[in-house]
Amino acid sequence: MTTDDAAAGPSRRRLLVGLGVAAGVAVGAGADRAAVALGRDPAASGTGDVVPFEGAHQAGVTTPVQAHLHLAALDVVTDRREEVADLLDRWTAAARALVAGRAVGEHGAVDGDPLAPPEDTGEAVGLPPARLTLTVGVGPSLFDDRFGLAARRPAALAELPPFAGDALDPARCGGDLVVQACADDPQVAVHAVRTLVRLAAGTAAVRWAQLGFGRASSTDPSVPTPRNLFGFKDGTANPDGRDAAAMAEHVWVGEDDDPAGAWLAGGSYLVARRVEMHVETWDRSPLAEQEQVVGRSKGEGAPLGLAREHDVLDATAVAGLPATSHVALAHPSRHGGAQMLRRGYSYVDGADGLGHLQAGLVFLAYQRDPRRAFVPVQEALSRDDAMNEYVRHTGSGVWAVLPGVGPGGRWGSTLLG
Ligand SMILES: C=CC1=C(C)c2cc3[nH]c(cc4nc(cc5[nH]c(cc1n2)c(C)c5CCC(=O)O)C(CCC(=O)O)=C4C)c(C)c3C=C
Ligand SMILES: [Fe+2]
Repeated sequence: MTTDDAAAGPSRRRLLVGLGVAAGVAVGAGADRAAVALGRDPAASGTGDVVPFEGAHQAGVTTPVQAHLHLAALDVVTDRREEVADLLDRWTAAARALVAGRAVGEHGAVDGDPLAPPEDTGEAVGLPPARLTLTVGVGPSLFDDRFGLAARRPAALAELPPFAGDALDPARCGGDLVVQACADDPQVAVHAVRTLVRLAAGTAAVRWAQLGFGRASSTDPSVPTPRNLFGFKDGTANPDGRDAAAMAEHVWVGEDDDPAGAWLAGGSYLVARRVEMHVETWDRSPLAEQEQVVGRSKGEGAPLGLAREHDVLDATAVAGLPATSHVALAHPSRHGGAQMLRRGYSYVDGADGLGHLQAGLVFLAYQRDPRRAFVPVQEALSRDDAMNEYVRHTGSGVWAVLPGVGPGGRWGSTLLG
């Protein structure tokens, strides 16, 4: 937390209550009482499922991956910078309540004025905190000429270049702001995003959103690696989210990374890609071919030619893999040692009307600099990956993930004052 945070916190919070009430959605200390009245006593469900909100870094990056995702990208609809700052104040206050399993508002879902809309939408009443994390970022588009922020855009926060084979739908790309909600209960994640979207009314509106399930990646090698919708273990070679030195090297933005982006120290960059997986075609390919495409065995998840999942895939072992296999092309030895922390989820969005499931991966990766991690890896994959026969990138975004907040701190204070 900066000294500015501490100084500005209390007055911002006073402002918050006023703004929240004006918007019909009050947030603040009263939320505790509402929660107790509604039977959502976080203590009753144990503290083990509350992920601390405060810290040098935002939660939801190295946090062990929860079971469900609701990702929402929003566009700012005001041209007043102070309204964006106020929105981030409201979101911070609401997030403190939500991750603790409390309702938002003085009176929550059912104890308010019967003639006014309830302050809390109510669908999380009675549900535990479910390890909810809310992680917020700002996109390159926020640094255009609307808010006087152009000089503060770090060079690494640039729109992603086009990649071979991209089939991007503009309606699933970009966004001035992003909210990643992850929780072990899907309804808790959905309630959290819905609440932040309500609080944004008049300031920001949802541009696109995506649900995900099934932890298609792990940030903790001590737990069994989950499988993606191709049936392969995914996340094996992720850096260990518990390894502070590795995170400092590959995930967190450093104080000296970019003078224009000094406000981002302790933050990160999130790249999201919505990747269709053509599971019907995949399911018709022989096991050996699937393994050649990935470069790992399907059962154990070991690199081809090695025996165990966590056997070290160094540059020598990479040389023994099919040159067009996914892991050979993505391996850090081919990209100057650059790594990213993948934290993706599977999705199934119904059917395409032609007899196919609309299934895929919400690829999410956190990194210190996308120009050294995601971009070169995706350039190599988009050109040569044997997996391209089975996947199609339809959505995309990149955001600077704000630094964490301390007691009384608020999201975005280092950027927006
Ligand atoms: C540009 C980055 C990447 C995209 C996009 C991507 C999509 C994607 N990946 C899988 C499945 C697997 N990926 C695996 C490893 C892996 N993938 C990337 C990067 C991207 N993947 C990296 C950096 C790595 C690690 C490479 C290494 O160091 O060995 C694996 C193997 C298991 C593992 O290590 O996680 C699988 C399986 C799919 C299905 C997909 C798009 C739909
Ligand atoms: Fe991958």
